Amino acid sequence: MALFSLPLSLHCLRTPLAIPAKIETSISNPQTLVPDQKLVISGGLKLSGHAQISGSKNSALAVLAGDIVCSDGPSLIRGLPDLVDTRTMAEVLVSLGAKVEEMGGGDLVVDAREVSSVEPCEDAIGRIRAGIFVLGPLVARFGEAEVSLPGGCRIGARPIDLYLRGLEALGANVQLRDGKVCVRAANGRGLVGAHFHLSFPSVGATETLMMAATMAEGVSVLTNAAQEPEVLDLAEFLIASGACIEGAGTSTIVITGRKQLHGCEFTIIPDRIEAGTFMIAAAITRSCISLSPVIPKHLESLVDKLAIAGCKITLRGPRILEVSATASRTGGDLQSFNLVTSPYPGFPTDLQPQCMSLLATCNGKSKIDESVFENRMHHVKELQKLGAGIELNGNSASVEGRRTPWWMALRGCHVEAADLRGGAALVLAGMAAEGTTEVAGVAHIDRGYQGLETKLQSLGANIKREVDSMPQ
Ligand SMILES: CC(=O)N[C@H]1[C@@H](OP(=O)(O)OP(=O)(O)OC[C@H]2O[C@@H](n3ccc(=O)[nH]c3=O)[C@H](O)[C@@H]2O)O[C@H](CO)[C@@H](O)[C@@H]1O
Ligand SMILES: C=C(OP(=O)(O)O)C(=O)O
Repeated sequence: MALFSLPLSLHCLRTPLAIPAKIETSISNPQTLVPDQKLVISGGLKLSGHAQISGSKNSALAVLAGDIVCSDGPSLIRGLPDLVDTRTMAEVLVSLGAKVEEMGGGDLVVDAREVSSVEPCEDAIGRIRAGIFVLGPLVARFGEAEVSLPGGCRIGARPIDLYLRGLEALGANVQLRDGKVCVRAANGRGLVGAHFHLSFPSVGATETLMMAATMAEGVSVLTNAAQEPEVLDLAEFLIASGACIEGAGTSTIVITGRKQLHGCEFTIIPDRIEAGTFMIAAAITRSCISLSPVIPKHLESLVDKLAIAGCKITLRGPRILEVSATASRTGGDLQSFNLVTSPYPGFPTDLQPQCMSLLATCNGKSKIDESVFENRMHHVKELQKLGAGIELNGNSASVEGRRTPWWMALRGCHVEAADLRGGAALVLAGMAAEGTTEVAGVAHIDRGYQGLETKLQSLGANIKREVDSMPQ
């Protein structure tokens, strides 16, 4: 059992700045944190067997932040994925004064009773997007917070204006000082319930404001809220901790503030994006695999697309899916499909790059439109190096599938992951490429996939991790 501990060495210079309409957040490079590594894949092998899906990264990060409001007793969080990002979030909590103890098997005890600081470790916040999620629960519990700008994938400007406008609606003063967001309840006591309409259903802003409102005086209503399963999971954790929240998982969330929240026992939902990545792995290698645990409803938009391609997806138990791409329903090889990413229940942006790899091996032309993030196409030039027929026009990619056997659709070479899901897309492409593919920048992949290469090896893939002696 390891106890996370971190020294606190933070201070905030008190130089008030006006808040720009959209504060763009600084984005860190996780590669600076671990030695450079690459994944080396020999393509062309079919997969078989069963993939074990870990707990959801995005849900785990939000729930860990949500622990901050639990001032009355510890929580036992079960099913946490062991990821660089979840460990970083634990560092953030420890930097605030929380006790975090690993119990093994993905169970973590978080005791936030002694949280006393409102300034989390700047370095840790700068490594993950979810670092900024602590803003809401800190202001809820202490009436103030000073948080530096977060990291995360470089997939767009990723401003936090909705977080800040929402907190202002709940009665907070917001200032930017020395690169930190400084938020203070204006009445000197605590936040006050209010109505806030999100101009876009941002996941992080919805989660931050929902956490903030759990201890605000009176009733808060969030409209045009994000409906992602991770928002609902966070709400269920908060409800188990004593919060009063209705409507999470729909576009209107009503929160009635409570004076104090307590610890609880809670299990994180399975990671729908990891599950989706394995489903696409089965499709791109024209294989049949099963996976569990999954919540089938969370995967509906991907299931619809894979069915159009010709895959057969079968529920083998309440939480077990089988994906078969061996004999397509159309009788021939997999067919192309178009996709547009959009907020849940639309097609998830976090599966767009992996689908692009698949489409590069399917019959026919397809079009992929990325509508959630303005800069999430870094994988295109790497897929082009592998021989994929992709033409990029802004956030729209036209993919010309290769009319060859799937294992010859791409040619192995050295490629570089620029972000988490783009990295996963390159690994998938490598499994469908002739020869050897080296994917550098594995630190990006480690942020969000627990043991990706070990899980793929157990399905029969030829993939190994090596030190990258020639980092880019
Ligand atoms: C840790 C975590 O949960 N990450 C997920 C979360 O990111 P994250 O919470 O950052 O994503 P958002 O839903 O907030 O972002 C979606 C869009 O809204 C914009 N926006 C967001 C906030 C804001 O204040 N102003 C604004 O303009 C963003 O720039 C982006 O274009 O949801 C994304 C969309 O499903 C996923 O890809 C990420 O995996
Ligand atoms: C974009 C992602 O993560 P983050 O928001 O943590 O950068 C992701 O999980 O694909």
